[in-house]
Amino acid sequence: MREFIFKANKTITSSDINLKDLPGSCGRLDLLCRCVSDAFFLSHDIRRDVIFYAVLYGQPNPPVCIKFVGSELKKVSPDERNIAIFIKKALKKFEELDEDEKNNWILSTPGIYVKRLGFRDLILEKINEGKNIYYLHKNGEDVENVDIKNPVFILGDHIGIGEEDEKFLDKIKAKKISLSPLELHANHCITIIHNVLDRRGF
Ligand SMILES: C[S@@+](CC[C@H](N)C(=O)[O-])C[C@H]1O[C@@H](n2cnc3c(N)ncnc32)[C@H](O)[C@@H]1O
Repeated sequence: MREFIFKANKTITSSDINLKDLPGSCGRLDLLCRCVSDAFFLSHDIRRDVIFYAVLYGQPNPPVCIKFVGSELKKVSPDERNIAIFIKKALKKFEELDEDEKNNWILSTPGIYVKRLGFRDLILEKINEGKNIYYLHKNGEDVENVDIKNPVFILGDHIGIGEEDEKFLDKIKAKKISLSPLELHANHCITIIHNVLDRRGF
């Protein structure tokens, strides 16, 4: 299983999504949609062994965590607009829940769940499940030299993950790994990680 946690610092947390303006009024929702696309979609197939979490910290109601489960996804297609429609549905579902219900994973559409869950709490849950945490960062150790087992990969958006969450990842001894000497887009990092693991027969 390959798991990803993406911190979306500014992405909107209401269903008031303007599908014609994903980057602006939706707080870089375009970037999140590209990450989902690159996490799951092959040419004419889908990666069933992937779970992708997006933790949204934009206004008006943060944090909201959306979970995408590859083995359950149906009717989602790789284009940004289509993925944004599914995210809009998940946020709409979330708005309709009472506060107690929000603390459980609630199914929105096949393979897409939503819950009130912050970035650090999600990572702690993953550690409790026995996962290893790998923080993707330009200044980490070259991925070619890193043994990867039972992974959860952490990624930031255009802003990164922020100083406090970097300190948290240091504290829990997340392994920092680099994919390139250059600063890459988060969705490109996902593609590279898939390629590294595919070539290792992971
Ligand atoms: C556009 S970058 C973020 C840039 C942001 N200004 C910062 O300082 O973190 C988006 C995310 O991609 C990942 N990333 C970017 N370049 C990388 C690299 N060379 N190796 C590994 N991960 C990288 C990091 O997780 C980063 O938070």
